[in-house]
Amino acid sequence: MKVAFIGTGNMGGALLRAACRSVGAASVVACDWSREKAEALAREVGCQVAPDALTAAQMADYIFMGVKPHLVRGVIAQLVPALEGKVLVSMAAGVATADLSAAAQGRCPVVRIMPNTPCAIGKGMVAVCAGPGAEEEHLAAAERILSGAGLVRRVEEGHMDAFSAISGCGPAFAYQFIEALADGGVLAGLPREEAQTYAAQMLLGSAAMVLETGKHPGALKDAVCSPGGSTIAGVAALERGGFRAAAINAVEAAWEKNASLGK
Ligand SMILES: NC(=O)C1=CN([C@@H]2O[C@H](COP(=O)(O)OP(=O)(O)OC[C@H]3O[C@@H](n4cnc5c(N)ncnc54)[C@H](OP(=O)(O)O)[C@@H]3O)[C@@H](O)[C@H]2O)C=CC1
Ligand SMILES: O=C(O)[C@@H]1CCC=N1
Repeated sequence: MKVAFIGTGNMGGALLRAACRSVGAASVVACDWSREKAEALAREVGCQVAPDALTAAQMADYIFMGVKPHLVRGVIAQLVPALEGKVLVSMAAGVATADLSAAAQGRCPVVRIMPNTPCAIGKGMVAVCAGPGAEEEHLAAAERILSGAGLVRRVEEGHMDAFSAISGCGPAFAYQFIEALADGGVLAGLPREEAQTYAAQMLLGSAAMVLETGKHPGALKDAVCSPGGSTIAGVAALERGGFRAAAINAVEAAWEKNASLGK
């Protein structure tokens, strides 16, 4: 099975790295508008490079679209002569499978996914949803290609924009939190790099506790807060700063924006 990535920027490049781990670099083709970008990636991972999108599509069985949402339909339209017998996989935020399929003139099954940048190191989260023509075998093959990316879940299309807000956009929110915690550490006299490591490892461990214990985050939070102690002082400060409202608002804003990106 050959897999092509058309658009190997931040997200397409991250998923291409993951696919090289899952199916082997010899089965992977990179294609980008800026050829140097695809060639640099190919030198790093050992995959092939296609000179243009149509050639990439002709070379592959599974065609992953990594271009921006406002471009994806136009690029798919250029691939129509090569789509018979292939499967199209789009990572474009907010673009519905019906629109992707229409751009492909119904020539092939369509799968929509939503990855995140931690997929580059195998610690990502990916949603997969079936579009027109996609059968179980196509979804299973897409999941096999994505298995080197991290946790893969099937999500119904009506939930894709909300999923994207938490998981696709969320890494940026998490990095903001890590950066802010490190700023606090620097304020308290820690070297920047040390403070950043402490913050990132703390977040990694806390996330693993949620996933591995299955406990409610509120209960895990309570277990850190000693009565009259330092943690509850910090928790109260976060509440005074509107921390939880800010997080909810961030997801809501990203959800609404995702829905509009595909229009
Ligand atoms: N970034 C993220 O965290 C996530 C992004 N996504 C989705 O991934 C997609 C890509 O986003 P992102 O990686 O951030 O964007 P980038 O701009 O980093 O990457 C897009 C790449 O596609 C290239 N490109 C544009 N047109 C073509 C074409 N016709 N043929 C080949 N290559 C082309 C661009 O080249 P050039 O720069 O020269 O124009 C660029 O290198 C979007 O649809 C986005 O919604 C989904 C989840 C998370
Ligand atoms: O910011 C964006 O539009 C994309 C969608 C999900 C993550 N990044």
